Amino acid sequence: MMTSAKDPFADLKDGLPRRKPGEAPALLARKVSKIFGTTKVLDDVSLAVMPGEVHGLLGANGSGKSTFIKTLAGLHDPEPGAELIMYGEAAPLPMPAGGARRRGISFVHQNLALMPSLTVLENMLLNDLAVTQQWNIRWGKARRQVAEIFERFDIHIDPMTLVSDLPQADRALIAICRAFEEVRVTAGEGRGLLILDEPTPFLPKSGVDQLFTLVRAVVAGGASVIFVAHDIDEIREITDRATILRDGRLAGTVVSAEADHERFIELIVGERVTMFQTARGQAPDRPVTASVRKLSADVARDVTFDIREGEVLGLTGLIGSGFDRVPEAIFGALPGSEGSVEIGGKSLAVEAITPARAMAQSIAYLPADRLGKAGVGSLSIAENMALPVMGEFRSLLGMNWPKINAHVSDLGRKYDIRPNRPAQALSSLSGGNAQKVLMAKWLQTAPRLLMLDEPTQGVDVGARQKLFHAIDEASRKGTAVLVASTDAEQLAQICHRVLVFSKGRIVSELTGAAITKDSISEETLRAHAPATDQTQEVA
Ligand SMILES: Nc1ncnc2c1ncn2[C@@H]1O[C@H](COP(=O)(O)OP(=O)(O)OP(=O)(O)O)[C@@H](O)[C@H]1O
Repeated sequence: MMTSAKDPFADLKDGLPRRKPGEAPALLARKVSKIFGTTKVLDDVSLAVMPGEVHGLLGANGSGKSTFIKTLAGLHDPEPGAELIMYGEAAPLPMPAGGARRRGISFVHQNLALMPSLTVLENMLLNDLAVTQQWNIRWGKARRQVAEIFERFDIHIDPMTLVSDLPQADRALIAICRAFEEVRVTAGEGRGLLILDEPTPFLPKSGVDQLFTLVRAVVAGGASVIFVAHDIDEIREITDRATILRDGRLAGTVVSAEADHERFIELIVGERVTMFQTARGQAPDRPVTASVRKLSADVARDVTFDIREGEVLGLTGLIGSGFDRVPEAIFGALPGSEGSVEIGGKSLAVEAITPARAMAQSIAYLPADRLGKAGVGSLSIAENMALPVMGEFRSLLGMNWPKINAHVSDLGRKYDIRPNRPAQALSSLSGGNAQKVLMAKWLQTAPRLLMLDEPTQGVDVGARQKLFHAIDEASRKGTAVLVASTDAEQLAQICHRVLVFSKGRIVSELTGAAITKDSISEETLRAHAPATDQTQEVA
């Protein structure tokens, strides 16, 4: 292993940190490269995080953020020549199993790794429970300790609550508190590094604010945070500096307060991006595509609405308010659902709909859980993408794979899928690129009703605009598009109409110019306030 360089910032040309004389970075990674097969996905990446700093990590889909973080976690071995130095002392690379934890690096991934069926207290002790017998844990003492931690960070959650009873924002706070406690115990007071990997996409604005307050409290004590996100506004708000990767290389490091939104986009994309902008107005006055009547599914209750040809209709609310259950039920993917859907001149009882029947009516559905429900990770991009149109490529001689690959490659270019290699397994794509594959898979079928659950979650700023254009193109050709999402900005950009859900029911409707990011957030929160209990049907 190489020893630490004389100047720890030698590789950083710009965005140098403000530092006290002689202060060493909490983490200095130098010349980190990674090759998968013949592709170099990380190329000499260097990054320094100072004590008490929140450091953003951004980049387009597939730019190498996860690979970099997984290298720090010890899940990937970097190419020889990489160096890791923490607080001026060389740390091992490749990182041995458990090494990151021992050195005070802790990770919070998007899924938060909480057990919903356990209490907050049990979740906070999850690591201890894995190595200690239940009866060896002093529960009274542990409960007091957890209460103290929450008090220190001004978090008002009862440690005895079941995690399944908590909103998403509280769950994120618990996951961060747990990771921070781990860092504090292993690295010591005022040291250590917390890596937050896209913790905010499903949170309402108030939840993001709470999370940022916690992050600020963590770094005020001296520990450091790496914050991975696609949302430039959030990065500018919470980080001191940010490092941007492009195609596996360091595109630049900036002092966040000194870089405007356009500068970030330029560094992420490397070129100008045409932002999708359309004066949405009212939906075109075209025939109704689908009439949903008194649909009840899981927590969703008595949901009634129409969607017209060419209309982009948003469904939103807080996580757990039931809006995302609606497309799932219409597709017949949620057992125990009731109500009816009239489409293509047929009235279908929701309980009798199966995905096959839905597809026969030209209904397409892209769930949010992309590798779980939406795609098959072990199959190739071509197999995943061509599935709904296989019939067009079948002849007496069997499947025409060269033709399928050419078709898939065209779609790959259109939707900017990187790498655009049809034979590559879907699971080897970055999260955002996998999403592009699955969007392309359904958009090519030009369905009568296209239902998308969180369609651009984890998709970078450039690709997001391309997907918005694709949704717009589909709607202009007459497809009715139903978008279930908590992303108010996205809904404001693409929808003609938005229905806001609370406690399973539609409680308000926004149309045309009244749809803005702020109005959606306000309606969502107002709907959630205890005083609001009136429901309305929208047809
Ligand atoms: N196990 C693997 N085998 C082959 N290629 C891989 C593997 N893991 C990642 N890659 C490739 O490495 C590149 C970087 O992927 P990575 O997941 O690090 O990107 P990312 O910046 O985190 O993207 P996203 O924002 O979409 O999550 C991608 O081209 C991806 O296809």
